[in-house]
Formats: sequence, structure tokens, C-alpha cells
Amino acid sequence: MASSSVAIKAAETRKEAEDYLELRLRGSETDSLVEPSIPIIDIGDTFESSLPDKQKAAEEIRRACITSGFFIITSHGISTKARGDILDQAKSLFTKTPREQKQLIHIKHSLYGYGWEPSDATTIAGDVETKEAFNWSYEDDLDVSGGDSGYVQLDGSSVSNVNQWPDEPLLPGFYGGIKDYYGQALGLARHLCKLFALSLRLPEDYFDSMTTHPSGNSRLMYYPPAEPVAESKDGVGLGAHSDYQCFTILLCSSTPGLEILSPSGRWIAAPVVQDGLVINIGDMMMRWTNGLFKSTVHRVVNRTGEERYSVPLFFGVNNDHIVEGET
Ligand SMILES: O=C(O)CCC(=O)C(=O)O
Ligand SMILES: [Fe+2]
Repeated sequence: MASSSVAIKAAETRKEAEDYLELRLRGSETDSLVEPSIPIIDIGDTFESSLPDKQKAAEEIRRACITSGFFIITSHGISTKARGDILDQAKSLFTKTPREQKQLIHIKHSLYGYGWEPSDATTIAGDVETKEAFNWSYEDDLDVSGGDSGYVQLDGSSVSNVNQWPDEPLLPGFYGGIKDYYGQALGLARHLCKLFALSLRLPEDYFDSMTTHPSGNSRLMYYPPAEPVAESKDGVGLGAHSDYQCFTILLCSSTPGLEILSPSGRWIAAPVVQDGLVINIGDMMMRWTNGLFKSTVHRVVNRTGEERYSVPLFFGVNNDHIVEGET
């Protein structure tokens, strides 16, 4: 494609994304097209507490979900060590491991796209994204609950051992680091399900039986430092998209870069909150709540001279659970 037609296509795609989000943000409980905010919600009181304390946090979550679809949680219980270790492992994989070694676990060797994903694996309207990733799927061994041996892939098949891990001598502690963080994140996701249930005026155990072998694809992400202005190709780290599952738990390193699209078409930078985790609603939850909770378009642009790392967990109910409306 000629570069002018690529540019036209890119502008069209951006316009479509903006129109789409504007349409979606006009929910029944959204009072106006106000600029969305990303509130910080302390959930520390919700772990041991009485129902009224949980309901208080659930109401804050509800307000965030019907407006921006994004919020940041603090006092979430995932240890500082687990968060630090997994970000360190991401750094080792992306910046210290020879490309030939990463090629051995390239996503092309995986039926489901698990393993190392080089930056040229995906494009947005013809432009290569700068990000590099490492993808994996839920497996019982990674689940602190031990799972229930019922996990099926998104296509319904029950093939196991689909993940591709780097050799232990090559990246010592890599699997352990993932398991520690991911296991805790799954526990947090199940706790958040209770708060989401309350926020939807449902019994707090509403999602429990549907999340025994949940959909839990996750990835390590690496966004290289921005190029000096003179060489800048206006690189987008991760193109505009919405997440497809019920909700995402996102751990980020301290380098900013996440931006969400406002109804007026402006990109709003998500704040970096020390020790916080970003939570955002995905398309599945938006559909399930008839559009009440918003799955908002977002992207990543690393404009800094620092590397950026992140770990999203896309959490959803068991892949073999039929999602349907209440009658
Ligand atoms: O890296 C980030 O901050 C966001 C990643 C993201 O949006 C995604 O992987 O879906
Ligand atoms: Fe995303």
C-alpha cells in the first residue's frame, strides 16, 4: 500500500475508534460526556470486612465502571516482592536474552499464540508497534487454588501444557517469578469478582462457581525507550484497542505510557500510582451488563527515555461457562 493510503487508513481507523468509544460512553447512567477520570480506590478494608465495608468499595467501583471503565486499586494484597520479581524477569527476558533463544519459544510454535511475541508480530494500520511481549495461558499449576482440572482453551479444547517457557538455566527463576505473581493475581481477581458482583447489586458469590478454572491469559510487555525526537517515527507502543475479557488487572513499571480515549477524542494519560494496580473493564463485561459497565479504548505510547514494562492479566469466567442474561 502506498504510504498516503496507509496514512488515510490510519486516520480512518483512529476516527472509527473515537466514534465507537463516544457512542459507548453514552450509557444510561452516564450523566453527560464529561471527561472520564481514573479514580484511586483503596480496597484494603474489603478483605476481612463486613458486607457494608465491601459495599462501600463496590459503589466506588460501580461509579468508575459506568464512566471511564478504568480505576486504580491500592492495598490490593499482591506482595511487593512478587510485583518486583515479575518485572525483573520481564527485563531479563526482553533486554538480556539473545534473540536466537527467544526464537525457540516464538509464538509461531504455538497453536494459541503463547510464548515470545516480537514487535513485528502485530501492526496497527500498517505501522509496527514497538512493544514486545511474552504470552501465557491459565494452567492449574499456576493457580494458588490448585484449579479443578476443568480448564479448556478459548476454542473449547482441553489440551494441556500449551505454554512455552524459557529454559530454567537460561532465565533462572523465570517460571517461579511468573507463578508467584500470577497466582496472587488470580486470587485478587476472584476477590474483585465479589466486589464487581456487589457493584452490580448481585450476591457477592455470584461469579464464584464460574471462575474455578477461569480464562486468565496474561502477558509480559516491554516498551523500549522513545527514540530521540530527530529519529522519531511517532512510534506507538501498543495500538488503540479495548480488552476482550471481563476485566484486566494491570501491573506497570514506574514509567508512564498508558492512555485512555475520552469521549471528546482526547487521549488521557493514566496516572502512575506507586504500588497501585490498574483495573479496566473488558468487552465481555460490557456486553454482559448491557453496556452499563464500559470497556474503554486505550493504548500505550512510551514518550520517555526509559524502558517500560507491564503485566496485564485478562480475567474472565471459565471458558466453558455459558454467559447469558438473567430473565
Ligand atoms: O502496557 C500497558 O500498560 C497496557 C497493556 C494493554 O492494554 C494490553 O495488553 O491490553
Ligand atoms: Fe489493553
